[in-house]
Amino acid sequence: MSTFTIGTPGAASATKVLLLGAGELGKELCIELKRYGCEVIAVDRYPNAPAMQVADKAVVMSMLDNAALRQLVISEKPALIVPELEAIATSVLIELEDAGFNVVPSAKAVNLTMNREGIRRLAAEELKLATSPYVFANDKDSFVAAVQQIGYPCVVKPIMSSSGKGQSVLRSDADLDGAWLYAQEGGRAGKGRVIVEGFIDFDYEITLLTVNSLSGIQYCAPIGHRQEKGDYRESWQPQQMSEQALAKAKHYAKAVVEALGGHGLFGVELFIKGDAVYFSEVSPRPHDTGMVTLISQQLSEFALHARAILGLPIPQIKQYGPAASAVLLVPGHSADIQYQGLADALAEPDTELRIFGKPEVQGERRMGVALALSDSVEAATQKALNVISKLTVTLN
Ligand SMILES: Nc1ncnc2c1ncn2[C@@H]1O[C@H](COP(=O)(O)OP(=O)(O)OP(=O)(O)O)[C@@H](O)[C@H]1O
Ligand SMILES: NCC(=O)N[C@@H]1O[C@H](COP(=O)([O-])[O-])[C@@H](O)[C@H]1O
Ligand SMILES: [Mg+2]
Repeated sequence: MSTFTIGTPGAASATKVLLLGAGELGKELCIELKRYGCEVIAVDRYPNAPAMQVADKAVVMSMLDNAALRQLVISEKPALIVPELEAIATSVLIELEDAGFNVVPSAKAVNLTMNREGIRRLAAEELKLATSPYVFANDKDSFVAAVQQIGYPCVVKPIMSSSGKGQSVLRSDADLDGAWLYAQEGGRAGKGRVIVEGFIDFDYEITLLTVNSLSGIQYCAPIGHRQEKGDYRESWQPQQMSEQALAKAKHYAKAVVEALGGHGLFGVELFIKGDAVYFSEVSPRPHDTGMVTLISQQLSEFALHARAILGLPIPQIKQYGPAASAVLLVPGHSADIQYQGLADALAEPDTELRIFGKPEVQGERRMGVALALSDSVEAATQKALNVISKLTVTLN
């Protein structure tokens, strides 16, 4: 992609960005794009989504609706179409890219990664990267056969899901029925296909943020994270790694990013055991665990994505030392949520807080994130957790 001129928001010359998904990641990306003078149209399935609160314009619609998505793109004619989540009618994006629209980072990348099967076959079968052993299954019988083939413990996931939805670990035959039912409920497209993966008993897992821009391929310092029920709780940077494991991780990330194509920032998820590296999956966009870069780098993952997709150079990525993020998870039911204790929470130096402004909670939802810098990643993680612990959330 060549560098292009920035126009004036609202005028004929506007550099329009269509942001497909308007959650917390989109909100920070939108802010970065606005800083460069873009006009941002934020789209999501519900009104008043976080990025809509900072965008020029909001559109509420199902992004899984082929006709509606095509219609929106044709009427808005954005310079860039920027997916922020996976639940998108990606076949339409391929069609639109063929018609000359610019899909970030590429329609191929978005299409292959929205479905676990696409990216797994690319990584394991084409690129020959090490992954967990895996088998796909369409129905209960083939699921049971797949589990038998992989053996216990194993992990089942709907092929189309994210943030751990529908995912569970199976340890014995007693888990079969529950895991199958949960996977059928948690999949984005309703009932359907699952992946059964062998459980990797890793020492630690990382997200290697990898950015492909005018300046070539660059890596952020590795981000370690802790997951619970398939969703992240804390992340830290830099994760200590052996030189060998880091070199292999970069090699894997480069192979995947080059195969997917296009400019942008990618979150490459890897499991590490000793010096062995296993590819897990990749987001062709900023990653939730990468929110730590809001405090740990001079260019956050959002700023890096913005630069890459606008065709701007990235001469340097500066890392500020041990840093961490901890999520604010809110359980309950409410469409009017209040946050108290911020003054106390932010009393320590080198702490930050982002409240996403999501309009409601139904069950449990990530509503904010605390950020901290310290002398070690352990101390930074504790500091970020302390910020969270000082907050009181009231559901009116
Ligand atoms: N095969 C595996 N072996 C061991 N742990 C696993 C395996 N697959 C997943 N996990 C654990 O579950 C977490 C979530 O898995 P995965 O990233 O595939 O789910 P996801 O729904 O795509 O989540 P997200 O959208 O947040 O990235 C991983 O980060 C890891 O901690
Ligand atoms: N792991 C993917 C991820 O973190 N995605 C982020 O969460 C939002 C959805 O949140 P919600 O489920 O609370 O609406 C998405 O829009 C994106 O910002
Ligand atoms: Mg993941």
